[in-house]
Amino acid sequence: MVNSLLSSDEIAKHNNATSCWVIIHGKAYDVTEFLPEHPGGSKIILKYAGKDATESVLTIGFAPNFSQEFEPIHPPDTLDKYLDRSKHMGEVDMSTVVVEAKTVDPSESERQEYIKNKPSLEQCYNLLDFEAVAKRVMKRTAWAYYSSGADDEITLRENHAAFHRIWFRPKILVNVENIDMSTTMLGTKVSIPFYVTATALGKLGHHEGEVVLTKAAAKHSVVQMIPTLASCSFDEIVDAKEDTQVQWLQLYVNKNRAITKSIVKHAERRGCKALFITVDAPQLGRREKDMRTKFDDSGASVQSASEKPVDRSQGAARAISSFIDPSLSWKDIPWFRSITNMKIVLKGVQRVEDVIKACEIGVDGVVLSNHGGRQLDTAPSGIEILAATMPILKAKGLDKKLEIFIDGGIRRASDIVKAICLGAKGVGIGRPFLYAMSAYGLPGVDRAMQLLKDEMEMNMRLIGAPSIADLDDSMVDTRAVALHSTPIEDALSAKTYDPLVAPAFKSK
Ligand SMILES: Cc1cc2c(cc1C)[n+](S(=O)(=O)[O-])c1c(=O)[nH]c(=O)nc-1n2C[C@H](O)[C@H](O)[C@H](O)COP(=O)(O)O
Repeated sequence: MVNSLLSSDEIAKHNNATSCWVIIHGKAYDVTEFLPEHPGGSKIILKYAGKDATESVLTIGFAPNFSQEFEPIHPPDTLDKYLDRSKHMGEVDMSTVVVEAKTVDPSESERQEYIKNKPSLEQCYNLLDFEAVAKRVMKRTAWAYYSSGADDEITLRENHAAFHRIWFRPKILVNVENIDMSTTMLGTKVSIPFYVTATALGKLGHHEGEVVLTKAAAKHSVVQMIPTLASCSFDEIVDAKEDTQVQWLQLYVNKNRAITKSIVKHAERRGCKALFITVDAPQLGRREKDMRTKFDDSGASVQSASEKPVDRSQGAARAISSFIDPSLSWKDIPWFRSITNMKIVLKGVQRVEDVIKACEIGVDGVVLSNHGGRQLDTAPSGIEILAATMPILKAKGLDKKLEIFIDGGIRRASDIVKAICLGAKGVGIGRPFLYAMSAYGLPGVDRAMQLLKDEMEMNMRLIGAPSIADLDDSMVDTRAVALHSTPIEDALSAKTYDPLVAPAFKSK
């Protein structure tokens, strides 16, 4: 017997903490018992008690009329995975559901106008151009989440600035007719030594989320690192890959190790080749741009599972990360070796002593990283740690014991070349691909990766290195890299590329 459709009046009766139903994608769910367990707190759900939580009339830069509520934060299979079937109340007659008009942000009309007249893809000549367009195309909350760094954002700026304190020492009269920028990373052959690093909540920038990055990575034969906090489900991202494409898993370790074990085992079964354990985020940093925009969202108040109010100004980041285990320590690392045959890499190592410990404990690699400046402010850049680390590893005969990657602030292929010269196997790139995706979707990420390849070929030709193996530390001068200056703002990206200044980026 086909169940009759539920009317919105029926759903509306369940609009409180003692009986709370919500509509998601045309189905009704009884989430009453789930309220105290929701990592984002019960308030955000009660805001939609008895109503439709999927849609909103606000739009994002790329896909108009795309939901800004449920979907960016939750993979689509969330409810099917975590809510008992008895709480799935049935299909809703959506013709009876009235979509509430939301108060639109006053700058929304200006944003919509810019979206209509944004620069063409061909007008983007480098990664910072995508940042300038994304800044005006994205919803404020989405831009704030992607662009924010911790505290005064000194490390965020330093990640980019540190590369400008390293100068090349190019060779001449080397036959550079043929350039081969291919290499291997953790045993995988790649066309160029960069990978798409893990960045959470892909659907804040594009309605398809992380699968856009999957498709671009396939086209350019680069590796994608799948984030624990992806908007898409893990299986959606893996299903979107091509047969020969390689993916890695980025892991935030859960206090509940049984959950962590099942995630790791599932990733290995689905073909992931490496496990990147994030070790620089026992707590997520204070990202004030993100906090400010979250702060004025009435539904954003964040409660811990125990209903003990936490600092609500941590925004969504805290809400979706309360499961992370701050007690994770070196003694836990051998356990990971016992549960998986994937390569194991520590992501977020920030001093040479810990690189040496990583060699001793036997992991396969480290990422020298400060989480894109989103964690401890005034932590050093990955490139500076690399410049300090490699001479010490070489002196100890440890430089071949593991593969070293860096990430943070990489915006030019010349940054990639500097990292390889100093001994990195490859580099991770985050925000640039998020901005390219948010502004132009898959064509944007495709162009961003192609621009990096074009730059890389030119840089290798001009430095006198026909192959990756020809890049060595004699080709860079790092004497100034540790001389920090903290520019009040990053002139390069703030002035030259500011759409308000750069004519090319003024809407027509
Ligand atoms: C930009 C960005 C970075 C995030 C990120 C989300 C965004 C929007 N998130 S976060 O919400 O928790 O901070 C993650 C994450 O899920 N896990 C992780 O290991 N690194 C996370 N990172 C850090 C990322 O993996 C790189 O370390 C960083 O992005 C490199 O710097 P660039 O963005 O300058 O390339």
